Amino acid sequence: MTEALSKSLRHSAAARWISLAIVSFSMLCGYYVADVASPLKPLLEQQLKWTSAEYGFFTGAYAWFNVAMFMLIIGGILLDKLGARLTGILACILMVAGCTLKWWAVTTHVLDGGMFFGTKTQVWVAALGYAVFGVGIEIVGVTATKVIARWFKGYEIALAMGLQVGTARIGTSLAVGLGGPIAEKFHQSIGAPILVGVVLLSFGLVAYIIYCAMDRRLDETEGLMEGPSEEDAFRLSDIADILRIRGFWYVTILCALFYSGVFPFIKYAPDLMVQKFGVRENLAGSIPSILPIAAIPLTWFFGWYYDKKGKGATLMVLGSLLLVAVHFVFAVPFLNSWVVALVATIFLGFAFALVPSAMWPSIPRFIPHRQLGTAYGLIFWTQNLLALWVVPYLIGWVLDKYCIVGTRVSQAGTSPAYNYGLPMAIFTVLGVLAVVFGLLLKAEDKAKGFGLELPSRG
Ligand SMILES: N[C@@H](Cc1c[nH]cn1)C(=O)NCC(=O)O
Repeated sequence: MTEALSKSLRHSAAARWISLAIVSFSMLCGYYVADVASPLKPLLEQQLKWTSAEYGFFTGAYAWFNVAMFMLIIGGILLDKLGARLTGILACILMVAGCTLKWWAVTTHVLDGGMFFGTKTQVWVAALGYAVFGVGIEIVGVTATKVIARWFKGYEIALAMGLQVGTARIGTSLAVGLGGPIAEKFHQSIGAPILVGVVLLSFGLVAYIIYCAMDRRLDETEGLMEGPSEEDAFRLSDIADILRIRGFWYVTILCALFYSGVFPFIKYAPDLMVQKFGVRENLAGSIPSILPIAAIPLTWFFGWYYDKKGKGATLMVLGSLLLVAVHFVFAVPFLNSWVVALVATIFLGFAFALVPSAMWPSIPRFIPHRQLGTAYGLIFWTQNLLALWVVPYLIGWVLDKYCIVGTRVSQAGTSPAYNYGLPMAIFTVLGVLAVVFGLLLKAEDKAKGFGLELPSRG
């Protein structure tokens, strides 16, 4: 090994930050597609006659394969076994393929009039595309998190994870804020914003392939040319080891509950703005798009704060408390001015920064690196089950069953008028439960000494 090779590439600050930037860009493209349908809900109802339950069904499809076929857990194990290069590229390809299928489903007329098990065939095919995309983006998410944990071990790990999540949120904000205007620009075309997603994901794939060259170089400089060592190899008993850690359960349940109050909310927020706050349909996404925008610098800031000062468990409890307060405000019927919506959304941005910036860098504090892919896979699996499948579907079903209060007539056609009080009350209860599990995690950290309240070393 030459002198140059004996020094790990991760000790080069430039290499660390460049690898972070590339991986974060791939995530940004994925996050755009994950949420691009939310500002299109009224158009889907008006042009394609989707019901809210069908929209909820489609949205929940994101998690079908991840949860029911355990793709996330399998993906996490594959990551620990095959490494970040192969796993990441395969996952990026799945994202492109899934988004292309979704685009085809909402633009073709071949599926018109078809029904399957009481749901439009078009909804099924779009959902299938979204489900394939969901496998891809979740595995890319697990891969990116483990990649960052490796590059930044002993360095600014929480800041780096905060930067990655924050940058990815630019994608969410572009989707929610620009999805409607892009559709409008192309004569209310539902397909146009989704096609933009296909193009973005293709760039994301190219970016990840470029990252792979850096990852290979990192392996070389760490003497890992022949793959992971015996000691690093994943064993199935690792799953049992991880599940034996009570703190792991607390963080996993907190994650599922907290994100259940955020991700499904983003899917319905543009519609909430129209229905409760009287925002014009073509501007429906403008206030919700502030949520990820507010979260971006705040996630970076709280990541930096966690590295410097610690207090990770406290940050998670505070974020969950804010979630409760905001959803409570959204649930109160007479608080229906758009100014209230704007202020509450900014506070939700704080919550959406506090919890993720502390949660993701906390996992390597009590899980060894060789088990990280599996651990993140298990956490994301639980999060997908509740936050990306059950709760979005539940909210759509509740809206159709209990919340229709009339008919809305707009330029683009008619659609039901909804009272969002009950869905917002459900989100509030999820937030309360998140606070409980945040407090349990804080107590467990104190008892077991995970070090969640301490600053990063290095
Ligand atoms: N499940 C992942 C990725 C994701 C984003 N939107 C839908 N799925 C996740 O939660 N990543 C962490 C985050 O805070 O975004």
